[in-house]
Amino acid sequence: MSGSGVEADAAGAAAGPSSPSRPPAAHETINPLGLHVRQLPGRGRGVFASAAIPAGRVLEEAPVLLLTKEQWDGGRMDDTVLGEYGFCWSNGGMALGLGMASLFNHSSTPNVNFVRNTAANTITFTTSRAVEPGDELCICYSADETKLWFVPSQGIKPALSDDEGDGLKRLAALDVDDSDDEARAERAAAEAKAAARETRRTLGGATHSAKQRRRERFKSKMAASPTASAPAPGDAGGAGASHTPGAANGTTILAPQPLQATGSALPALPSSVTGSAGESSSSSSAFKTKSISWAERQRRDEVRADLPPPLHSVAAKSRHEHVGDVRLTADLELDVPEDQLTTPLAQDQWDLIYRARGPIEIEEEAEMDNSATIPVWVVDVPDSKLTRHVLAFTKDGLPVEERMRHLKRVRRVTDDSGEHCYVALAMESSITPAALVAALEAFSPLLTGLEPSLFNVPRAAARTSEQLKIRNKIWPVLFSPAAPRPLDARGTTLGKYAWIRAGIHRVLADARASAAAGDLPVAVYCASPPESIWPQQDGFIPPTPGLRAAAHDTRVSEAHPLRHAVLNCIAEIARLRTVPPFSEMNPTRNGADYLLTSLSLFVTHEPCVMCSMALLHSRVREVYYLFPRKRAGGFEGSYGVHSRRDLNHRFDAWQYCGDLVDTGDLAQFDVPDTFEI
Ligand SMILES: C[S@@+](CC[C@H](N)C(=O)[O-])C[C@H]1O[C@@H](n2cnc3c(N)ncnc32)[C@H](O)[C@@H]1O
Repeated sequence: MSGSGVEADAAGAAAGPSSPSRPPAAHETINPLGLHVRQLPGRGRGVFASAAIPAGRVLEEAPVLLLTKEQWDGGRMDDTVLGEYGFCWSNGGMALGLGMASLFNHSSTPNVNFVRNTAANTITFTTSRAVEPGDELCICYSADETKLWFVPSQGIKPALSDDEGDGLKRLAALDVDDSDDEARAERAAAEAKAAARETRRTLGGATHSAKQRRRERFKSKMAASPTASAPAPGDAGGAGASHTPGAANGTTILAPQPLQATGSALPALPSSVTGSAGESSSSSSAFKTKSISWAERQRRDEVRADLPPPLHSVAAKSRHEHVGDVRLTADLELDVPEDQLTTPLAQDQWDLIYRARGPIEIEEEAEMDNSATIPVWVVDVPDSKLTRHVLAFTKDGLPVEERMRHLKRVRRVTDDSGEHCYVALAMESSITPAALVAALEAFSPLLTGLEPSLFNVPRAAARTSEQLKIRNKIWPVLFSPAAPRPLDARGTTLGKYAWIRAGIHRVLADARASAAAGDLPVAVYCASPPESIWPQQDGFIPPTPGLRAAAHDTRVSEAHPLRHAVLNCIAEIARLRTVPPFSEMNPTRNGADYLLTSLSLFVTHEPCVMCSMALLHSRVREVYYLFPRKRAGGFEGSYGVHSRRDLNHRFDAWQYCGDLVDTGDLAQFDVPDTFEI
């Protein structure tokens, strides 16, 4: 049978590019349904119909050769040509299809379905629609073509002759030219072989095995990459990060490149020379992230089926079209009895979550210390009638001093020598005493002769009445009471904690699936908290009921440096808000209808600064994460994006410190520090 295939190859090659798919000679028909193997440029061999075939016809019940996962991985099959032919099988094993099974090419609009029968160890191929004579029979390797390891080419249907529709008659007629075809085929094959030899010679490697050729291509591609030899740490998210080593799963990430660049390092080899192995020259596709086999891709696709579709995948797009039929990710399940949902968490459980503090809070903590003071220039105003002139000077004669906003300007003290009126003018660091004296004189001759002196005043306003008493004794300050914001879970109910715990377990499960599908183990879940645990305090904006989305990091599978899990999730929420029922819900309040308004977000790893900013911009309500990212995290790292005074939204970010059940070794979620999450 392989003889038929080879013979057909040569004939196909002879036809040349102008006639890429010469209709087959009758003797090429190798099974009762008139299927035959032909060769197309850029696709290798493919299976073609010689006659019309109705939909639902079983084309082949192909037996398979099974290899266990250990045999496949241990034998490094992915590094061989077999890597392009394996079918994913049960228990992580792989199957090599016999007969035509391995020769069906890929199409995103396949005309053949295949079903694996793991009991009988066969694969059944069935036409999914009616097929005409001369049509190529294709299966779909993956709905998301960005996950293919080659750039799919368009199938070409050969021009049909007058007796179109009568495949056998046409084949009989064409058979007349067959000997010419074969002669041409031999010549073309010889020329092509010579071209291939020359190509390999100029590349400096007279290698003959498909495996070696593939490695050479990969090496030369990496050598051509500007960042290949010196990857910039932490650059994975950058546009120039075309190669970042050390991904958790060892996958090399390539930034997307234009299609035209595909294989440009090598002159194109005629397909008749490269044969099926040579066809893997398409595996130098800019979109290929690693020499991952078809089989491995299939395995990952199967895992991925449980994950939310990548943002730009075909699945995501098709979901987008079914606007009236929006599919939501599963809700979280709480393992707390209904009547205990509002029970406060016991004190010995307060440390189950821990609030990430940004620079503001760290500063506020310092402000709690009553002995914290700052030095300011003050003047002792000898005549009370002058006080209003000095105050006018502080208002109009000096720049605004942000760091003194918490101070009252005047301090009156009565002591043995009578009443003194001190006025605070400026921070010590802002102006020299000589300049201050000159400015006072210039402002008004009445202020000539006032002598500034340094005074240590409280550093911040009073938050409590006790603080106010103590600080006022030093210098009068403003009173700006603030509800103490706990650093731990005090005030949290059993229901809310159960929800947080379920959210963290959910993202861990999704992250595991993401890793198994070849992506980074990073996942996000975003939802409105259940009504039973809505906070009671004023100012709470009721969530959009039922709105929820999940996403995982897809920068590997989508070969896109910006497909971080958080960004993917924000995009999915944005999409959901545009489709019913969410598009028909009222804006939340006061027009505050930002994307994540009132929503909580769970994420496995502390997000990077970019994602933290995106969350801030989206007005997320709160974020829970498990793994802090001290170096590059947007919260606990030095940025404190979630709680800055200079940004226009603040949200709480909590690290989950509670128990983990059935999550396995946490090392599986390790992501090297060089990655921004
Ligand atoms: C299972 S094999 C299919 C048979 C293969 N064409 C052959 O000659 O042996 C998978 C390989 O076929 C090629 N292939 C399949 N579908 C293709 C398509 N639509 N466009 C280009 N190449 C394709 C790729 O090189 C891929 O690695």
